[in-house]
Amino acid sequence: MTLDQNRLRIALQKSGRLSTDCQQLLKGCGVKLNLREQRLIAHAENMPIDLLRVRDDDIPGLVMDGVVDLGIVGENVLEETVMERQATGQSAEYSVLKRLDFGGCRLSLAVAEEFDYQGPKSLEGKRIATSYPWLLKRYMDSQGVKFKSVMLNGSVEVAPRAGLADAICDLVSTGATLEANGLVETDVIYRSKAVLIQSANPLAASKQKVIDKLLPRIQGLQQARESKYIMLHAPQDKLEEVIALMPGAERPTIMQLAGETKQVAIHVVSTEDLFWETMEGLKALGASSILVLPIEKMME
Ligand SMILES: Nc1ncnc2c1ncn2[C@@H]1O[C@H](COP(=O)(O)OP(=O)(O)OP(=O)(O)O)[C@@H](O)[C@H]1O
Ligand SMILES: O=P(O)(O)OC[C@H]1O[C@H](OP(=O)(O)OP(=O)(O)O)[C@H](O)[C@@H]1O
Ligand SMILES: [Mg+2]
Repeated sequence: MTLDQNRLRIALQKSGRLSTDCQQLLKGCGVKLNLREQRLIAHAENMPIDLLRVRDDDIPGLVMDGVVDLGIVGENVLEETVMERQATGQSAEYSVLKRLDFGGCRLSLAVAEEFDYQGPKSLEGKRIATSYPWLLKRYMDSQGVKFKSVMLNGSVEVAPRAGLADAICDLVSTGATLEANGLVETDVIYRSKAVLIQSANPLAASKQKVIDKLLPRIQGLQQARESKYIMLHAPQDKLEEVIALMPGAERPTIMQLAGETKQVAIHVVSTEDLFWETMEGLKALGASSILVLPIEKMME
């Protein structure tokens, strides 16, 4: 199976932290995929889209070299690639189409629990293990600290205990991996999310049409994930107080309840979640039958 030049080509991580979210995103956009484990190129069944399933490290380069039209990758990998390519005289052009709401993590320095850390200066002349030598160098340069970079492509957290390095610079999300390896996070040097990027090459009108369909759908999915549909019954004479308690809500719909004059039904789309505390507050005002529902898709 080869890549068809007339179809929009998108590079995604084959397997790893971003792959499930990427597949869910495309599915949510109505792209029908037939992904078999071993297939590295997949054709969408109902839209002119081809997917290239690769290592995440290769995605920025594939976009910048124009091999694919779009790619989804972590900003950490993107920024690292830009710095590396600029330093080695390769083109590093692309545009960000959309910052996505998954793949959130930070690139941090960490040292062993017993290390007497007094700020970045404590790392002067020390060995730091990382998969992100350019991002690390930029930070250490900004701090005026010289260090030795030890390149590791994975399992970076093992380096201090293995005697390979004095500190590490790696991705952190919950911090569980650091804790499990007796490490303490000291400096956050970069915050990242997944982004949808586009090649700087001119795009055929037919491919642009597909992008123009996908972008509002992605926006609609993200907005829906951040929103809730709230329904409740409330006393007619406490309406304004009840409405004031609801978070980030538009003006609600008020409906009559059959055979009931003192209570009304309120329906509202809220741009935030409704926390237990707020629900308790609503209940204290006399509200009942409070339902909070997820929203699948939205279009304004
Ligand atoms: N713990 C985490 N929580 C959330 N997002 C993360 C986490 N770790 C990494 N990421 C994001 O997901 C991206 C991919 O992470 P992953 O660990 O799957 O990469 P990898 O092991 O380099 O995969 P590959 O085999 O594709 O090279 C990272 O570059 C980062 O943007
Ligand atoms: O702070 P935490 O929630 O523990 O997450 C951080 C870990 O997640 C990533 O690795 P991943 O588990 O994706 O494995 P990898 O080393 O194979 O990429 C990252 O490289 C850290 O090791
Ligand atoms: Mg990788």
